[in-house]
Amino acid sequence: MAVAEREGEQERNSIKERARLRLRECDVGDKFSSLPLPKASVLLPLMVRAGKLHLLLTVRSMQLRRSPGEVCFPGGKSEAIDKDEIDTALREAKEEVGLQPENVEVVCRLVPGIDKMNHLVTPVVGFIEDTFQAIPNPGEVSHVFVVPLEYFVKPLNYKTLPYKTSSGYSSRMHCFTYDDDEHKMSFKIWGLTAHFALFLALVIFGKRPTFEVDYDLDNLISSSENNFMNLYASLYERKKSNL
Ligand SMILES: CCCCCCCCCCCCCC(=O)SCCNC(=O)CCNC(=O)[C@H](O)C(C)(C)COP(=O)(O)OP(=O)(O)OC[C@H]1O[C@@H](n2cnc3c(N)ncnc32)[C@H](O)[C@@H]1OP(=O)(O)O
Ligand SMILES: [Mg+2]
Repeated sequence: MAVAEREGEQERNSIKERARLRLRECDVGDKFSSLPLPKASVLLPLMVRAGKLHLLLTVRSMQLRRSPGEVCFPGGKSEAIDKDEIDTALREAKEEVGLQPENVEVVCRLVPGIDKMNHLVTPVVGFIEDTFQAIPNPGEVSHVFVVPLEYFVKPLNYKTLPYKTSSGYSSRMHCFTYDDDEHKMSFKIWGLTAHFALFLALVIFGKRPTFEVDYDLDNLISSSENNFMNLYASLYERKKSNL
């Protein structure tokens, strides 16, 4: 291996090692797995490119019934054959972008979210090779692109909107617009996908973003779990009030 190549490899490894340590502190394991909601998982695929962490995202096919054309992570609903949330994320990533499970180093599961259909959506974080060439399944995915993870704490084009779920939980909706030089395209990342990307960036960088967030940044883990539990509780408050 040439000297420059070896130095590049060492730099990549040290960036990954720092991120791994931070992520392991935030691993929720199976803490939320027994909640009685239908389940889905997404894979948050991290890679090191040009000395920086990047996140791989997809654009959903216009042919899909749900959320066509929206940016999301590879992922989908749990199936009976899946042993856990990690299995679901890896199976879906293989189906949607041709990522082989053996080429993913799974690091952790982060605090889940809840989507419009009241699925419990678990984000699974994993490292993939920077050389990965996605093979989008055209029925489900129209584009695959990567964004520097730092963009989610220091965006150039960002707005926030007040957001209230149908169960009455109030939060803010983050909307990032990313101009991708590689594809000469502009992508809008918002909603649940933006929520997960932002949380991942907060965990890994541990610094204050350039905009307001609904977390206590000095107690990131407990405040993210509290936010989730409040959202989850709102579903039941609503059920009770409908009785
Ligand atoms: C924690 C506290 C705060 C949290 C909230 C803060 C605010 C956040 C704001 C929250 C705002 C919330 C609102 C927003 O975020 S809206 C904002 C923007 N959108 C998003 O963020 C996307 C969020 N959604 C997702 O990530 C996914 O929908 C999830 C992961 C939830 C489900 O996964 P997914 O939907 O990907 O499921 P799937 O992959 O199993 O299946 C998809 C479909 O594909 C069909 N299919 C399968 N194979 C093929 C094939 N070969 N050829 C053709 N079709 C094929 C299959 O039958 C299925 O069809 P159907 O059954 O759907 O019709
Ligand atoms: Mg999917």
